[in-house]
Amino acid sequence: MSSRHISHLRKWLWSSPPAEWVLSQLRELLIGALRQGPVPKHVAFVMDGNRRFAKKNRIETVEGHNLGFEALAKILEVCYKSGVTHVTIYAFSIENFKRSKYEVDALMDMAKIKLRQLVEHGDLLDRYGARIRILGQRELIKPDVLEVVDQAVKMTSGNGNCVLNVCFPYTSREEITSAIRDTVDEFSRPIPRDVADKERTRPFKEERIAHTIRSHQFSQHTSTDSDSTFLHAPELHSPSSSTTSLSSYSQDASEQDLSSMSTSTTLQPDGYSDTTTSPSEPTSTSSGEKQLPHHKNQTSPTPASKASREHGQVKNPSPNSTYPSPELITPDTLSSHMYNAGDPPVDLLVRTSGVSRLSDFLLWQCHQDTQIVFLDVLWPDFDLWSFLPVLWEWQWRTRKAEKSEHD
Ligand SMILES: CC(C)=CCC/C(C)=C/CC/C(C)=C/COP(=O)(O)OP(=O)(O)O
Repeated sequence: MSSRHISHLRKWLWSSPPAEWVLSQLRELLIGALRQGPVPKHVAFVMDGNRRFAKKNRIETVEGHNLGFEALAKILEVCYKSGVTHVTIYAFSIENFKRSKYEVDALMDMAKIKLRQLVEHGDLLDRYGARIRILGQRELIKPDVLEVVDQAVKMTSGNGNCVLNVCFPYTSREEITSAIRDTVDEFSRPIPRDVADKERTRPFKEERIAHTIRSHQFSQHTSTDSDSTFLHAPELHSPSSSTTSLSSYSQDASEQDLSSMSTSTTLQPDGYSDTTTSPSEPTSTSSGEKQLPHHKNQTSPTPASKASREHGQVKNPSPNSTYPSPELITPDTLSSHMYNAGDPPVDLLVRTSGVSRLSDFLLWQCHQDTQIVFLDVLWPDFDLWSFLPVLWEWQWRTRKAEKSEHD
């Protein structure tokens, strides 16, 4: 008997009703056992290898993507059943627009059909109380697809426990750029006089305390770590030195320090600091490349940032306006402007198909504890049996880390 016959026979045996029953019991048992241990709250997937799967199995590329969606539905079930609350999937990268029009159109049509499927007969999302969120650049989505996307988001918005983040069309660099843009916008908005006065007279301010601690820790670190090379880099300043320089820009250094705000003496009416290059002049990057300062025609502004711009222009502030100090910008500030603001940190990121790259996916969200796993399986073949070892390893590593923290 040839190996092809053996493989067919094995497939037939596994899909027979008794084998299916045994398998489903085993599946429940294993998932139940998994739930007993620590479970990642947030799992992300780069669903790679649909086209290679199609080629390998001599089927249409689109059919490869369809089978990829089937695999996704099964994996979502495993995730939510095991106790994962947030799943983020890379459904369409901005880079994917470079594919043939035929494939891009097919992927967009598939998104439409599958999103409808997920929410309409989608007891999957209802069963686990999962809501869909779309992370990415809406303005790149065609109106007919956008309509379905918005409908899917709306129809599931009442679900509470779990989240399915569909990155579509997405790249991390765009996300980070838009978060920085929104942060700059937020910090370029004058604080109303009465709020500023109230802030100034408040005896204890969390941001100020946090900032003082940060400055203190950093200056301690730099003074003890005298061998560290960055100490000798003249262009780098510790937060304490940058506080000094910021204070020196303001009208009243002690007031700056006390209020954690900067005054408009440093800001031109167009919102630019007078210590920086004029906004009309292009700035130079370290590579010497000229860059125009950001103004208009940029994508994904938040409602707040939209409100503060009129026809792409920054509103003129009044001459004595007060601004929040840029010193108050922390990693949390940027996180609060990311597309997935408020989500728990990504605990586990899985990429299939044997490719070991992040491909501009969740670069900000991957932190020191994110476990990144590259698997040698094509996405349509990815199932519980390939995912379980990953989850077990995650549990093992997490327990080990928790134990060493306690010791
Ligand atoms: C709800 C919703 C919209 C679901 C999306 C479903 C889904 C599976 C999308 C994946 C699309 C994609 C570009 C996969 C990467 O494989 P590839 O085409 O890059 O394959 P290759 O690596 O073999 O070339």
